[in-house]
Amino acid sequence: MFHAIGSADGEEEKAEEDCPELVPIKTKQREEKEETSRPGAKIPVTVITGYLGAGKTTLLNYILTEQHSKRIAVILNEFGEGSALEKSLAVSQDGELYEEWLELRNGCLCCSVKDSGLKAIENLMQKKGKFDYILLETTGLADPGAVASMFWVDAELGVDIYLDGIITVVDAKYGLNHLAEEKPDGLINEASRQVALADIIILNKTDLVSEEDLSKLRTTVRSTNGLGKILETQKSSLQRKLQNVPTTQPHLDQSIITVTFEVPGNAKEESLNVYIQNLLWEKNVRNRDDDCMEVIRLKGLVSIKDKPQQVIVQGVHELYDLEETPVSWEDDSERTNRLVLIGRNLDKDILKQLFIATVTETENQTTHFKEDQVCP
Ligand SMILES: Nc1nc2c(ncn2[C@@H]2O[C@H](COP(=O)(O)OP(=O)(O)OP(=O)(O)O)[C@@H](O)[C@H]2O)c(=O)[nH]1
Ligand SMILES: [Zn+2]
Repeated sequence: MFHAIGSADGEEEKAEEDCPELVPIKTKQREEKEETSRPGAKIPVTVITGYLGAGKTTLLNYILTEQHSKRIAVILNEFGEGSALEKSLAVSQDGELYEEWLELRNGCLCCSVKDSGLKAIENLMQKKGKFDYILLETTGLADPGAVASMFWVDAELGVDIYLDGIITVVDAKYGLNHLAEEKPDGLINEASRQVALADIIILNKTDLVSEEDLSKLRTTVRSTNGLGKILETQKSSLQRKLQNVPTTQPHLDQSIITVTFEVPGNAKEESLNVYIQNLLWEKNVRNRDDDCMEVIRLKGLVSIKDKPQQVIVQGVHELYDLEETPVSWEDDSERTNRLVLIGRNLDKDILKQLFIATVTETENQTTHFKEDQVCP
């Protein structure tokens, strides 16, 4: 799903049939640079893929923060519906470094990554001359083949841009699980397709694994892609240590869905941790069919009681952390928690109700879960 770095005033989602549209949110005064791109010069596009939570946005932020003389246009393709949420999660400390904020309205999921990506780039090309480079972050479940092929399928677009390369980010901790995931009918899983098509493969989060595990991953990646350049990285600036618990088994395939919701109010930090841990660690939250909910990815902007600052929660499988942003809530009435959860067997109503219970909970109450029915 192509999604936006959106305007905070939150124009609502359009009808599903609409394809995403590119809307500049903040166009900086750059007259002096406007004309530097040679007319007729093709603009290179680098596609960044990688499974949910592997570190694509982190990489984008890194590239954009590095000193360079390029004017880069970024197309973020995040999951979730709340564009305000996406923006707050995607912006590094100061959005300044981004050449332009681009909003891709959440288009039809039906028009596949290829179609919506195409439209986005077409719209972007109308701003030609204002940038030298396009970085396109695909959704964690995207087939980069579809994204890449649009450059050849669309002749008109091919005149303006060319595919410079595909970078695939692999989560060092969960990458082997993702690569081993079994799909029905013997289909190749997304993670393998992403690795197979990459020119550069980044094994990220090496801080979370032993040299032995890393070497296993390296071997598996190499057997899937014999030519790509393999790099190893870690997010050096991560201040707070992610909380670490034992790893999961590989998943059986079921459809992965996205759930987003908003709940006004404050949560006590402790209660928030219980909510998250029940989902990510205890896995004792079930849907109406009594299936265990499996959260693969969690992002949110939350309001913690007695904290003036907005807090971002980020989770990938069992790992999560809470990070204070430099942004303060304006007043109490404005405090709203926005959550995006992606995974299997998720039931929005139940997840939202549990969150409401988390927010409204008084001193000694804890949210009730079926403790005897821990999921496998
Ligand atoms: N420990 C550790 N955490 C990392 C590293 N790189 C990124 N993270 C964390 O992993 C989480 C996901 O990072 P993102 O960059 O948002 O991942 P993404 O691939 O863009 O995620 P989606 O767009 O949701 O698929 C964040 O909480 C990051 O802070 C790393 O090298 N080590
Ligand atoms: Zn991302």
